[in-house]
Amino acid sequence: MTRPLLGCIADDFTGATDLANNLVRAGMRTVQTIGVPAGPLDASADAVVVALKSRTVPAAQAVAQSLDALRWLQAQGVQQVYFKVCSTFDSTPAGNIGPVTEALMDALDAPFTIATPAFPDNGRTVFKGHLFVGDVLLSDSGMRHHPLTPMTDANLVRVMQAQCQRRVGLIDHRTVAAGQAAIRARMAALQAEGVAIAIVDAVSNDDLLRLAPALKDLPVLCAGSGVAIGLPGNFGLSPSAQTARLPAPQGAQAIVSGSCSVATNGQVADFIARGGAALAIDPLRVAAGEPVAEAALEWARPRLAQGPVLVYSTAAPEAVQAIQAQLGVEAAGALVEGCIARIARGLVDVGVRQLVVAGGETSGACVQALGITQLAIGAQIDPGVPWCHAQPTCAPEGLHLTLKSGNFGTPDFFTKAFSALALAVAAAETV
Ligand SMILES: Nc1ncnc2c1ncn2[C@@H]1O[C@H](COP(=O)(O)OP(=O)(O)O)[C@@H](O)[C@H]1O
Ligand SMILES: O=C(O)[C@@H](O)C(=O)COP(=O)(O)O
Repeated sequence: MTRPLLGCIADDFTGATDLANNLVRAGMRTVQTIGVPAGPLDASADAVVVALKSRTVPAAQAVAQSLDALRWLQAQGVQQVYFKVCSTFDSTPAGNIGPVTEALMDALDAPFTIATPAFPDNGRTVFKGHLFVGDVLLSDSGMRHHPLTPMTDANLVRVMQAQCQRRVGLIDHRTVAAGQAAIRARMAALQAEGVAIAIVDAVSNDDLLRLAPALKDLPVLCAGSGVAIGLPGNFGLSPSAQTARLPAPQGAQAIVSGSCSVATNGQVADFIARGGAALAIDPLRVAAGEPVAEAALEWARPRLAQGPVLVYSTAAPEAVQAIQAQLGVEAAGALVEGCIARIARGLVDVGVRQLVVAGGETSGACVQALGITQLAIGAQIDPGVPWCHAQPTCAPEGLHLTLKSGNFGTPDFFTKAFSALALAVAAAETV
């Protein structure tokens, strides 16, 4: 059994599969665990990603969960730790990116680290410390309306500093463009000035590939999934077609969506416009104690033979705000997550074996309701979104699952995901 070289802690479940996907594509055999496993890793892997649901819990809980994950990763013998955060830096002034990063630095005795959410393949670029989402600043993007972590400041040095005790600085694009030696020199200079955490500019994959070798000796990194594209090389690994093989798909197809992002709203509209079978769930009826999940399952069951069904709470910002005003932000989130998770479980119980889940928090709730403990990572559908495979007790013969980050995927994602799975598995069989 190969021991993992890179140990990753992801603050949500979609983020974990996003990171695992980039590691696999860059050549690392990667296993994703749901939460911290009770025993040692029972698979050979170059990297292991521990998926937590810690992005929006109170900071002290996020720190405790992350340190628990760290202890388990250390017991597996990992050489470097990667704290995976969102490419839109989802957090609040209370955390959790800063507190968790600093707790990991303390635990690993790390005097210095970097933090960068850059993921150019998905339009996340960092320039002069400012995060862009596509062509606009983070603060002008749909993230300003996020139900749980509205992002209203694009200056990441300022955002990170507000969450940290240590001083935060910047490694800017000129330094990154100058390559490994310049980046290492800048890291040393920042440290000499008393800076312990540096936001790093990156506007292209070339920037990330130049950055990676300079990170080789850091005990812990804080990043979106983009930084992962250059890390396998630090361990002498390179891409291989064998790292992303999954079993052939079977069973019925379904999508559940609790993401309210601009991208997901577009994907729901596209699926409906193509004539897909779709059912909206009303959070107020959930709050009133009506049997919303049971009704959704009754609606879905006879339709599953005809093609994928979609059950969604996805709504536009004004509708989400109206629900939150009545129920409270956290209560609304938890109620809707719980309802969608029951629906996901019910769908699998009646034969769904290819399941798309949209939304990070939503994915966390669904994966927990399905009793999934470990995921194998397969081919990418869109940047940051791979198909995965699990064998939970409720589907012992296997379940294909994709956890779509709210912000990721093309408008036709809910349709093309299923054809992409069939194609990827067929292509892998011919390799
Ligand atoms: N119609 C709605 N009204 C209020 N909250 C909602 C609604 N639909 C979903 N939510 C909540 O919004 C949050 C969306 O977060 P998440 O699932 O992480 O999506 P994303 O990946 O887009 O961030 C969840 O807590 C979910 O339960
Ligand atoms: O880095 C990213 O953007 C994603 O991997 C991610 O973390 C997804 O989070 P959600 O948008 O909450 O799904």
